[in-house]
Amino acid sequence: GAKWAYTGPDGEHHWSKHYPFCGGTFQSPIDIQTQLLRFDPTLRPIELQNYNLSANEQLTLGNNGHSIQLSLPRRMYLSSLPHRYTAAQLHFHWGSEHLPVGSEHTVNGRQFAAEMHMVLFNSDKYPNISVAADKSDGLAVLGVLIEVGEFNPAFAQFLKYIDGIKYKDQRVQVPAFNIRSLLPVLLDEYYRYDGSLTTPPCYPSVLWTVFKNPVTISLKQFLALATAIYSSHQQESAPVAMNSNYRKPQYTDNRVVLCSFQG
Ligand SMILES: NS(=O)(=O)c1cc(-c2ccccc2)cc(-c2ccccc2)c1
Ligand SMILES: [Zn+2]
Repeated sequence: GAKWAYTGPDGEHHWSKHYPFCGGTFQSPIDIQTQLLRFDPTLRPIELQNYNLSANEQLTLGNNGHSIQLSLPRRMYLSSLPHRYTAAQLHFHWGSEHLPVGSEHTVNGRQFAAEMHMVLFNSDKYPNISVAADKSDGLAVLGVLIEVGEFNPAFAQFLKYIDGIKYKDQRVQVPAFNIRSLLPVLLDEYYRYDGSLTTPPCYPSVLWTVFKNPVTISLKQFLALATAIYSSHQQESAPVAMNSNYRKPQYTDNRVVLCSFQG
């Protein structure tokens, strides 16, 4: 598709020229206003199956020019939603070295340092993620807010290979690990709403789950994301650092954000 960016002439205010859904409804991310949340007692704890991967399995860690992403095996899936959602990939959005705020979802206007998205597709109804991507019940994304604080040994499991994917379209194989360790401790406290991909083509096809509790990574780990990755190809003369790869909050309109917890 047409090229897009987070700033400049191809920035988010221009996405809808080539990607009409980006100018449509049910867009993500949003600002989660805790005073307007509606508690929904039917929202069960998130249950991931087969996430404890063994080290002799390998995952592909890649730079797609807009984010870094880790492939996930198809035997990993969510079992606590109305349909089975099978894992596809996880990727990140972050700020910059000089502005360490880069989450997509905000809470009461607060932007976090970064955000991780685990992308899954409805494998009960669709054969693969490409077919599912533009269907209203096609995708589920788990969002994890990230703060700078304690060193995160789970993030270290893939960040230690980040120098192999400095440039666009570079990929490395990394030993698999327990993907559960990337998620917050409590999987029963989350926000839930209907939204979209936060990047073009912005399909309004995502059942969003954003965990209430952030995880932490150290400043050094944050800087690895914010300073070591480029959105340009290695052979390009002017390297373009990849940072602030987040979309700003969109209109909530008359969507209600549900929450799985009270108080
Ligand atoms: N931010 S997101 O979770 O809404 C998201 C989902 C998917 C996605 C991927 C496959 C199928 C379906 C959806 C891809 C991206 C993406 C991020 C950076 C660059 C390009 C694409 C982002
Ligand atoms: Zn994302």
